[in-house]
Amino acid sequence: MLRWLTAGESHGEALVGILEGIPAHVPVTRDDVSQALARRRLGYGRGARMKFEADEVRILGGVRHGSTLGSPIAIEIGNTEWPKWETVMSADPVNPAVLEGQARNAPLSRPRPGHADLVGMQKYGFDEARPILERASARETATRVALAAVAQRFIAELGITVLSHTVAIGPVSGTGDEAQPTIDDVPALDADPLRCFDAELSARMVAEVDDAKKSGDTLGGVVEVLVDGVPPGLGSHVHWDRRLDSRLAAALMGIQAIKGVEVGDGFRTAARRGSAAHDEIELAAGRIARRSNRAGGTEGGMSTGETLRVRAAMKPIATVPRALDTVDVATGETARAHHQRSDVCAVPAAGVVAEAMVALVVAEAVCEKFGGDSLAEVQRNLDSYLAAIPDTLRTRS
Ligand SMILES: Cc1cc2nc3c(=O)[nH]c(=O)nc-3n(C[C@H](O)[C@H](O)[C@H](O)COP(=O)(O)O)c2cc1C
Ligand SMILES: C=C(O[C@@H]1CC(C(=O)O)=C[C@@H](OP(=O)(O)O)[C@H]1O)C(=O)O
Repeated sequence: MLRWLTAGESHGEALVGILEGIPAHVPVTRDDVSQALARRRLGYGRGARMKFEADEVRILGGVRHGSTLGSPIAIEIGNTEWPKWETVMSADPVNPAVLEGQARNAPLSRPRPGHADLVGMQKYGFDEARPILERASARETATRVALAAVAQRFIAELGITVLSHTVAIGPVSGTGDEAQPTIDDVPALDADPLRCFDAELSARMVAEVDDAKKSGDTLGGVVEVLVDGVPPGLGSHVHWDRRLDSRLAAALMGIQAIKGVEVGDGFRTAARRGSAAHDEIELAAGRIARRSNRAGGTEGGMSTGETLRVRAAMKPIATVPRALDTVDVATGETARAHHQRSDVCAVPAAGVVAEAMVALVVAEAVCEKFGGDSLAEVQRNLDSYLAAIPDTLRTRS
């Protein structure tokens, strides 16, 4: 079983995460985690904070000499800005007179439409949004990416790799008729500012971000996550909460601002006839093979062994510079929503977070099916399961 938990506020001293259930002997270093976090900070359209935020990583438990111990893994990510926020975000009581003069402590009484501000105040009994936005902020996703860096190292040892790419920014997207990309086509963020396959499309997306920024607006978009090397049979058809597709959907919907999820061709499949929607099974060089992968690597809630392919749709950033109408809950008067520095578009970063969530779900499903206390034991269980599939049922992949 794999379990994990995060804690920490956006402008607090640090974020912390614990991941329990990773077997012993998985090679992992602080650099692996730092590199994963660096990828999350990149992407065209991100705000000022990502330019200086350093994500100072400390692995506090579960790893020794670059290898997991099988014990819970604890990771801390220090916030570079903490000295500026120390008084306002202090865990210890602070003299109200000291807080009075702090600009950062000014009450945020003009909730932003589309963020957690208003309903969070109602639910948790606060009269301003700071105590809500501190945890609602997607800063928290740094912790998920850090924990998932370990999960990714674990499944990579078993030959499973995870990558994402940008499919749409606002209204700018491909036609949908493009050839299905493979994981080898995914460009690095330093090769393409939006991690988009198509250079011409990417340039149009960049122009769209520039245009939104110029007019004081924000954007969302769509990312796709591809997972190669998944063995057939992760997840199960026997119960709704064991289905791999339902678990992937829940994990992706658990990312801030994600409002839609597609497995394989998803919504596009709904528009097709059955004869053009499914992946026909054929014999290729004496092996069973699927002719296509419209299903995105799951059938009956189980991985098929084909590339796992899921998409997530992100709504535009809620902190719109040309601020939206709201009500000032301190005065009861109509107002403009509070605005602070913010991303214009965080779609490529959401792609890295989506990779993280997918990696955690796949790692969890691997632990369930092939569970062992050491990497070697998991590998043995996987190998013997694959070897036991009779030739007549064996697929190409
Ligand atoms: C990587 C990432 C970065 C984000 N950056 C911002 C941001 O700078 N400003 C903002 O208002 N929302 C940002 N969001 C979205 C908010 O966190 C999100 O809209 C908010 O938590 C409310 O949750 P909901 O959109 O799921 O309702 C970001 C989301 C992600 C995934
Ligand atoms: C800090 C991160 O993203 C933040 C997510 C976010 C939000 O409302 O979700 C708002 C912004 O926070 P701030 O006002 O402190 O700049 C983003 O920068 C991060 O991704 O590490």
